[in-house]
Formats: sequence, C-alpha cells, structure tokens
Amino acid sequence: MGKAQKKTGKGRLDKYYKLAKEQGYRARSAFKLIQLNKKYSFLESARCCIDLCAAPGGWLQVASKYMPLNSVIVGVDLVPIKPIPRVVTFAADITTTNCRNLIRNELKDWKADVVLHDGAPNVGTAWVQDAYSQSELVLMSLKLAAEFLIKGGTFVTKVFRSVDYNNLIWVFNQLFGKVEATKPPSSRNVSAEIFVVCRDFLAPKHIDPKFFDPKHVFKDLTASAPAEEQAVAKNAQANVFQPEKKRRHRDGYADGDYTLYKDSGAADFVRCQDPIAFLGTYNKITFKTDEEKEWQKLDITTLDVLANCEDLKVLGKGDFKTLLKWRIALREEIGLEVKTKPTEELTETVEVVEEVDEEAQIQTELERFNAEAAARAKRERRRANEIKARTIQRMQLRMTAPMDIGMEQSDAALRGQDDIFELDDASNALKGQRPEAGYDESSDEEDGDVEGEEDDDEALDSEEERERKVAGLEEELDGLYDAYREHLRERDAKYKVKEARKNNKLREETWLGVGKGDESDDSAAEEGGYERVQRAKARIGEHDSDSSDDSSDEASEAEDIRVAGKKRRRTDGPAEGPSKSKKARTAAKLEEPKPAPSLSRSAQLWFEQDIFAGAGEVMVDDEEEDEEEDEDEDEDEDEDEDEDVSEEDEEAPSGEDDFDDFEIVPQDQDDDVEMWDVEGENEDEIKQAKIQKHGLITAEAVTLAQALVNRQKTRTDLINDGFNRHSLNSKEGLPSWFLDDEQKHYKSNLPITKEAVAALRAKMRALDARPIKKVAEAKARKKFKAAQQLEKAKKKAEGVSETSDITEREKAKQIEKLMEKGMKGKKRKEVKVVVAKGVHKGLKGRPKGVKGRYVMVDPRMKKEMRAQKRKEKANKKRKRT
Ligand SMILES: C[S@@+](CC[C@H](N)C(=O)[O-])C[C@H]1O[C@@H](n2cnc3c(N)ncnc32)[C@H](O)[C@@H]1O
Repeated sequence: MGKAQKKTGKGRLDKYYKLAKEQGYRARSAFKLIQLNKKYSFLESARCCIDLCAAPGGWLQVASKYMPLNSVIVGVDLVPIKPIPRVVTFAADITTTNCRNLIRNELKDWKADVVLHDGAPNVGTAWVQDAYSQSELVLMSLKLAAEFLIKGGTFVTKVFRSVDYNNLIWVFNQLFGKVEATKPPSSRNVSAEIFVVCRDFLAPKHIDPKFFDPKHVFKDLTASAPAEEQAVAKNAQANVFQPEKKRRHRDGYADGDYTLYKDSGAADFVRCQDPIAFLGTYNKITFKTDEEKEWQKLDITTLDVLANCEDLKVLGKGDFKTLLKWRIALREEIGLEVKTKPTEELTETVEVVEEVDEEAQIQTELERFNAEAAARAKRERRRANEIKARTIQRMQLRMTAPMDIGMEQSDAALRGQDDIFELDDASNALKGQRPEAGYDESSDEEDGDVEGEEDDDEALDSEEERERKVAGLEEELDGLYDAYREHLRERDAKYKVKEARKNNKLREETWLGVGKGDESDDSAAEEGGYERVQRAKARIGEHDSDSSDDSSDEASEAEDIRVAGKKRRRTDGPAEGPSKSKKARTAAKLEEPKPAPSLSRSAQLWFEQDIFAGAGEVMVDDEEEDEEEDEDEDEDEDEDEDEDVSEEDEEAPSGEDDFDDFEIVPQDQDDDVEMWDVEGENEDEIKQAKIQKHGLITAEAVTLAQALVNRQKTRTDLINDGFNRHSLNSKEGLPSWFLDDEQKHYKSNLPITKEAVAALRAKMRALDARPIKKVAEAKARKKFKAAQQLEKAKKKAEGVSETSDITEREKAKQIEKLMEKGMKGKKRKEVKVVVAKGVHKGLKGRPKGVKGRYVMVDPRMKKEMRAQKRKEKANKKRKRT
C-alpha cells in the first residue's frame, strides 16, 4: 500500500481523491480521519498520538494539522514514510516486538492519548499465505494500544465486516468504556471497511493475554460459524435457483477465503451431499484426477455437460438441470447411488432355494417385509411431497418467502445423506429410495393407489426413481423460479414495464398468419398460419367468382380486402396497365366511390408485423405523390415500384391477384380497435402521411422495398416467407423459464441486406448534414452583417471619392483600405492561452512577455479533458462496432 498506486477508475474520479490532491494530503483516506475526528474530537486535545500502519502518511498529516503544536506524533508502517514536519516515523512490522521497542524508545515514559490504526494486510500474490489477516492485524494493533494508551485514551481502528467482527467488538468492550462503529462518508460504500472508535480506555492493571490471541478470540467466540456455513449454503442455492440475481457479500468473505474464483474437481461434485450448494459456490468443475478423466470419457458425459462444467456462473436453469442429471447418472454408474432392484428380482433370488421349507418361509417373510417397507417408504414420500407442494403453493400465494423453500432445499440436501448409505439388504435398499429433492409429480397418482399393491414393484424401478428425482428437482426449480419472478414483479416497477414491452414485442415479432376477421385472437392462435392463409385465399377465390354476392360474412370480408387494395393500387386493376398517366389514374380514382380504409382483422394481423413498418412509402398514394412530386427524390423509386406491382398484378392469377389486394396500413402496437371502425379512417390517413413524410425507417422495410424494386421478390414470395418454423411454434406445456430463455435467444431472422442498411445510413447522414435551425439563423445573421458592413464601406468610399482636398492616388488608397475592411469584417481580439507550468506555475498577475488578452490554464485540467475526450471517442467507436 505504501507504493504509489495508479489512480484509475473509481479512484481517479472520486471526490475525496480530488480534494486530497487540492489540499495536499497524501491519501484520500485522510478525509476518513478528518470526518472521524469531526464526530468524536479526539485529536484537538491529544498531546501524543501513535499511528500504526501509517504509510503514505495521510492520517499523520491530519494528526499533525489538528493536534496542538508541541504534541508528539509517531507513525509506523512496513514501508518507509516520507518525512512530515513534527512527525517521527519508523519502518517496522507492527506485529513484532521490534516495533514495540522502537515506539517505547521514542515515547520514553509518555503515554499516548490516541492510537490510530488504518492497517490492511498488503494485497498481493502472497495474500492467502499472509500470516495475519485483517482481524489479526487489528488485534495486534489493539495489543500495542493497550500497552501505550493512557487511561481514558482513544483507539481508532479499521475493521472489515466479517465473521470476526463481533468477536473483535466483544474484546474492545472489555478494554474500553465506549465502543462505537461508524462509517465516515469518505469511506466508499463498496468497501467492507468500518471504523471502530473505542474511547475511555479502562487501563486495567492486568489484561488477560487471551484477549490478544487471535486463536483464542476467534475460536472461542465463533459461535456463529455454523450459521455462517448455513448462510453460505443458502447463498449458493440461491445462485442456482436465481442465477440472474447477484448477491453481495454482506457478511464479508468466508474466513480465509478471499478469492472470488473457485474451482473444484468433478469428484467433489459427484460425491458431495449438497450438489445445489456446490453449483452455486464454484465457478468451474475440473477433471484433473485419473478418475475424473475416466468420467470425461463416459457416454453420459456429453459435450453439453463438459461445456457446462467450464463456467458455472453463466449457466441457466436448464444447464444446472443437465449437470444434476449427469451427477445422478454418474453416481449410479460408479455405485454411489444404489440402483434399486425391483422387488421381483429380489424375490427370484429367494425362489431359487424354494425346496427348503424353512427358507420358503423366510422368503415369504422377506416378501412381506419388503412390501411393508415399500409401503412405508411410499407413505413417507407422499407426506413429504404433500408438504412440499403445500409450501410451494403457499409461496405462490405469497404466504411464504422463497428463502423458506431454499431452507427446505437444504433440508432435502441433508436428506441426501441417505445416498451414501451402502444398502446391502433388501429392506435397506427400499428405504434408500427417497428422492433427493422432495416434490414428486407422481404423488397424485399414488394417492389413489392402495398401499402395498403390486404396482409398488413398478414404482421401485431404478429408472423411474431417477426420473422422479429429476422431476422433483425440476418441479422445485420451476416453483422457485415462478416465485422469484412474482417477487420481482411486485418489487420492481421497471420489471413490469420490461414485461409489458416484451409482450408487445412478442406480438410484433410473431408471424400470426391470416385468419378470419371475426375470430377471436385466441382461436386464431390455436390454428396454424398456413391453414388460415389457405382458407383466406379460398374465400377470396370464391368471392372472385361471384363478386356481387355480399350476403355471406366471409365474402363481404374478402370484398373489403379487395376494395381496400384498390385504394392502394394506382393502376386500379391490371386491365388499366402500367402505362396509364398519373392524372388519368387520379381521375379514375376520384370517380370511384371512396372505399372504407379499414382492413380485415387478418390483414391487420399480417401487417402489424415489424417488417411492414414504414412500408407505406413503397405503396405511395397517387395524390400524396403528386403533392410532393418536386421535392422527394425517392419518388422515382416509388413509381418504379408501383409499376412493378401493376405488372405483377397483370401476371398473377385472379385468385392470387385478389389476395394481393391488401392495403398496407401501419398499425399501432396496441391497436385493438375493431376493423370496421369508420372513425379509424382519418387515423390511417394520418399514419400514412407520417410514413410518407419520414420514409422507410427500418432496415427490414428498406430490404423488402429493395427486393421488390429489384424484382428479386414478389409480394407472394414475401407472404410465403412469412411461414417459417417460428410461425407454427406451439408453446403449450413448456415451462415458463424455458419460454423466457426462448424469448431472449430464439428469434426469427428478418432479412436485412447490407445495401438496405447502407441506404438508411446514407439517409441519416444526409439528415445529420442539414444544419439545425439555430445554426442556419446564425449563418444568415452573419451574412446579413457582412452585407451591411460592405454597404457601409461602399458609402464611405463614395464620400472619399467625392472629397476634393486629396489627390486621386490617396483617394484610391483610402477606398481600397475601406473596402478591404468592409469585406473582412471586424477582427476578433486574440486571447493568448498561457499554461500554468514552468515559470508560470503559481504565478499571480500577468505572466512575463505576454501582451494583450490572455488566459491561464491548468495543465492538469487540459490533460484530463483531453483524456476524457479520448475516452469518449473510444467508447463511441466501441459502441459502433
Ligand atoms: C490503508 S494504508 C494506510 C493509509 C494511511 N492511514 C494514510 O492515511 O496514509 C494501510 C497500510 O498498512 C500497512 N501495513 C499492513 N500490514 C502492516 C504491518 N504488519 N505492519 C505495519 N504496517 C502494515 C501497509 O503497508 C499500508 O501502508
């Protein structure tokens, strides 16, 4: 610590770091002592102070500033401390007698009023091997304090939140009248450090040496060790059940365990009694020993399993399940888990020796015993399952916290000890069939069973047993996951918004296909998209053959689709051909009775998809196009496209032609308005106008438009493309966590071409290049002023030319000057920038050799600002790539 550390990240930007720099303190920690002293005022009245672990000397500086002038201040640290006025320093280890002697020599028979300790074991490669942990260092500093403090003196020390904390406080209380723990504002919240101010030293004549013996203090008072272990196990379980949630080490690190990264051998995982806690604790499962390497080659050790073992911290629930299943299979493979044989098999062994009457009797006895034991085991299992189910239900009803279940899980884990029993006889084998994690789906079926019936034999099958174990685990994980989500939903408003957004997005992303307009969403969802399209096509085809028939609902729906489509098609049908002039087309359109702009529900569903967002521009309306004819360069494109469309229409068979007659209407995400809503007419127009104004704004829409324009695709192709594996996915019966995962990672790939992205980018760049209103105004002002100045100069020049008392040559010179001035405008006064370094450092008043206006700049600030700009630039680049 004594070494100057590179102040980067949090340190650099920290307010106290800057303050320390400004005020000349060697370390930001100086403010901790200032704030502690502000609260307890122990420095002002002190005449002698010892600072243990004092390098680089921040606290010593504070002590020297706040203590009376002629006071004695002694600082000790492993590393030498640069001299500080009025302060004596030593380089020594505070845990050694040498250090004690050095202080004694310095103080003679003086006693210290204050002993300070801000030590932290030097963090380095030897951290774990360091003989003295932080708590031990505190105890050692307390020992020195007890030796040098005056009665009523103050001892200030830094401790870390850890299991030793309470023990230390207990010892402090034995030696001091008042003990208070506090965290000064300058101590970072992320740091686990707390400062304990022990006042009113009791100075007992005899102090029990055990108070300073780490082994004794931390052993005798460590009553909380089992509790801590439990907490660690609980945390570990929570890591598995809720991998998304990050936990803080509120209790500090486990004693002697200061690393975040932990790995462990596969053998430990397979043999441990609490696999869930194991998965939550370690980062990696390794295969180092010969035995483990053998396991790696087994068939059950799939690539998935191996990949999961690599980094446990990134796994989801599904991955954890895979590992748990693998563990069970491996345990069976190596004989740790007893593969329980069906009772029939066991009985057969006895049947071999049937001749002997006595043995037959034994066999019947054994059979009876087996059946009884099985029934008992089953009853127990059922009871446990009922309790578990009830708890999960309670949890879902928010009557109990997920933590409770976690605790039960640990109970279950304890029960897992059954696994290690070697069951040699039949009865033991039957007892050992208790599932590892309680809740069992099959329990409901079993409820109906008559105990001791023959089905029991089947239930004892080892495969089934394993299945049940896995099912139990899965059930439990699912229950916990649901509860966790529920809990999140309750607590986090943002989560609700996220969920809502997710649902909306889901609606957008799903390719819903075409269904009956009057069908409810639910029924539509049950049906495959393809069938719906086929039916819609068929309906439209029917309608074509009899276009005047408006009696049936279906036909009227098809008619509406057709009429709506006509509104869009500038050619008004294939018969008119692409060559028809715009005006003629417009006239024809005006003659036609204006159709209702609304779409059938099916069309709405279809065009709600993201891919059609902004596509309205492609299907530009005649009138609108005419209006903007002269200003929009996209227009040509539009025209081309429309011509394509009409050509295509000509080629298409009549049924398909009519089906193509959809109007592309951009829909609001939440637009659940009925399709026949006439009021929506205006709204649609507004939306169309918006699209017209802003153009295609998504890369998907541009891609589609380009594909249509380049004749790479027809609209029928696009519709057919819409039916992919995603459109017919059934989500029935899938667990919620799986669906959540799917939503995140399993997404349909909408086509986006490089060209489309480039086109959009170019459009955006063109937009960016346009000056904003203010800039344009400023430029105009500048121009106006320049013109005014020129005008003025001209007038002056005229005046000069009219004067008769100077020669022509002088006149010409003066006019030239005036015009030059008028052209250039007013010159800005230059401001010289003077960097406050070298001879200019700390200068007051005008620097030497600098004339005119000047500004002094701090070199540090300049550097920092440059660094900041550099960082921002790098960040932007990173984001772009
Ligand atoms: C956080 S720094 C102290 C900062 C100091 N209070 C200041 O304001 O400048 C902790 C110091 O404890 C010192 N240290 C750690 N173990 C020590 C030991 N056994 N004896 C003496 N100093 C020790 C380290 O060398 C380090 O300089």
